[in-house]
Amino acid sequence: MLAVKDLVKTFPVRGGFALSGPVQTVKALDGVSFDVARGEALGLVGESGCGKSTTARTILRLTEPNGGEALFDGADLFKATGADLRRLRRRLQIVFQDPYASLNPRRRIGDTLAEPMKVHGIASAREWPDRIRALLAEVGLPPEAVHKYPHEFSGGQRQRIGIARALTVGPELLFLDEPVSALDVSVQAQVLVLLNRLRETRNLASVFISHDLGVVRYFCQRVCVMYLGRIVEEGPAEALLDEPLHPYTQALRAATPTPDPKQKVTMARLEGDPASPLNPPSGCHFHPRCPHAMERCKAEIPLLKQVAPGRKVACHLMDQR
Ligand SMILES: Nc1ncnc2c1ncn2[C@@H]1O[C@H](COP(=O)(O)OP(=O)(O)OP(=O)(O)O)[C@@H](O)[C@H]1O
Repeated sequence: MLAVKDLVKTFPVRGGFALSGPVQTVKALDGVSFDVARGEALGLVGESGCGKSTTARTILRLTEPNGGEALFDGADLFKATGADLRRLRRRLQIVFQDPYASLNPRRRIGDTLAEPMKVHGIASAREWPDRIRALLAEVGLPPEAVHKYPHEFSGGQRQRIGIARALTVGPELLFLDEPVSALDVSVQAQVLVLLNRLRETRNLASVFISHDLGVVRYFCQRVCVMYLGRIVEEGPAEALLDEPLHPYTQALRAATPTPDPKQKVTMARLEGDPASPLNPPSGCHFHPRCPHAMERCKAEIPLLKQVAPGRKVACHLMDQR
């Protein structure tokens, strides 16, 4: 349903004292490619700053790409303009990590949920109250919620409102940008159960951005691992997280204290910080931190290649297997 190819996004940044230095370029995305099937949940993982949010924001055209292609059901998201773009935007929505920051504190929930329907011309104003009540029920909130303001809800309830808002326009794919990271563990589980149910009942596809590998393993069928703007490994969630092939994925996974799947699996603290995206290492970006780095890794960018059915890895070590 979504086919992303060679996505490139750069940001001009000004450095130095009082930001008066020369303008440099951050290559936030450096040739990112992946597909998402209808109803599928694809996990996007990697350390802070590797480009996960920028991937979502660029595909949604919240920020303009510098190169690449994103086809949604065959329609080119990057070439669409005007009414075509508006129609496509209805089909892809985003849920943010912090619903409090993305909900207008001075607006009642009913108005917040009516707004997207107004913008996209969905149904008539007379039908909105019924639709809103149905949406609230679908995400597990009482009908009285329409009269309340965001501060009157708990974090988990606010995230349910964020999800309901994304659903108002009947999307087919959701970008879930760390949707449960700000919530307590017990609340996280409830929101994940809700998201899973929506995936089944609405056949909703999603791109699930997360730091928590345990949550990704629970929610996603497939996973892409990103490092400094590139995808370094892709595969079925369980296989990739149980038997990671890329040294970077292995390092992320190394934090797993026991093989118990109920254990919370977070990312290992890797040796050193990721290199600056302003001045990324040559060849394989990961080579300065990689325990297996060879001369070739400094010079040659490894391509993301299929190494087993459904599994792709961008690592020169794969050629030696
Ligand atoms: N508006 C911007 N201007 C300049 N640089 C930006 C901008 N947005 C993102 N970047 C840079 O692009 C890179 C990728 O950032 P992005 O937020 O996509 O990473 P991320 O993997 O989502 O990180 P996190 O997990 O912390 O949200 C980072 O180096 C970031 O500093």
